[in-house]
Amino acid sequence: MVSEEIMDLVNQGTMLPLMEEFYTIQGEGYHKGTAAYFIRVGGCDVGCHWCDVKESWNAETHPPISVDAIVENATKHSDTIVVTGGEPLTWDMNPLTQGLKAQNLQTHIETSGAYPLTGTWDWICLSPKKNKLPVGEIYNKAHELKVIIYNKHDFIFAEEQAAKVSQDCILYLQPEWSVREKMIPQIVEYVMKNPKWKVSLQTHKYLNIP
Ligand SMILES: C[S@@+](CC[C@H](N)C(=O)[O-])C[C@H]1O[C@@H](n2cnc3c(N)ncnc32)[C@H](O)[C@@H]1O
Ligand SMILES: Nc1nc2[nH]cc(C(=O)O)c2c(=O)[nH]1
Ligand code: SF4
Ligand SMILES: [Mg+2]
Repeated sequence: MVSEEIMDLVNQGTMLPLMEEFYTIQGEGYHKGTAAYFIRVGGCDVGCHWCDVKESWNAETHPPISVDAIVENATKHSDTIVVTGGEPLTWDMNPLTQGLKAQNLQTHIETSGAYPLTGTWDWICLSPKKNKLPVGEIYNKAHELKVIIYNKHDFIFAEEQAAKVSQDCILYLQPEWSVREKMIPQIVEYVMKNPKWKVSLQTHKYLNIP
């Protein structure tokens, strides 16, 4: 049980339920191939049935840690910090990104956009989910849109979401991992017919790194 005092700090974003932190290579999207330090924050109620980090969902299983400690760790490893989860926008991301920016670090976020955008971000990867659509200004702010393709209908969903982002937003289709063999040929064909889209793969899984 976490005390009420600590819950208040979590609600202010000065403590966060940290699941894990690791230095790796960004596997997905525009920055794939770039070394980055990942901060995985617990807590998500979006409920994607194919989510590859379901252990992140229950915030209560991830003890709250002060953002000062998270920032101090991050500075030791990389200039590029990717904040992911869970759904990081479950929490107020302003204290964390203020701390990271004060250390001159590049702040990237991986988000479904299901909750209001908080924090100061150099790069926003928006990966919208049908069961809890993005809210508010994030469509205009996203640098990349990364739609997960699990079945044929997801191409229609991808186009609906692409209609909502800015002109310069880079568009990616990423196969859902468990059905990649079935969906990759369809994604390849779709991207060749609709070249505004690019393919994104979870390259870290092929490299056997976190
Ligand atoms: C685990 S999520 C955490 C961040 C945030 N909740 C979100 O969904 O964007 C990180 C990224 O992995 C993607 N992802 C999750 N499970 C996946 C799977 N089984 N196959 C492919 N991509 C997946 C998500 O769409 C998202 O882009
Ligand atoms: N290497 C690596 N790249 C990633 N890009 C997005 C990830 C995520 O889970 O948010 C992820 C991840 O878990 N590992
Ligand atoms: S929104 Fe992200 S963390 Fe949450 S269930 Fe979906 S893929 Fe997993
Ligand atoms: Mg991942």
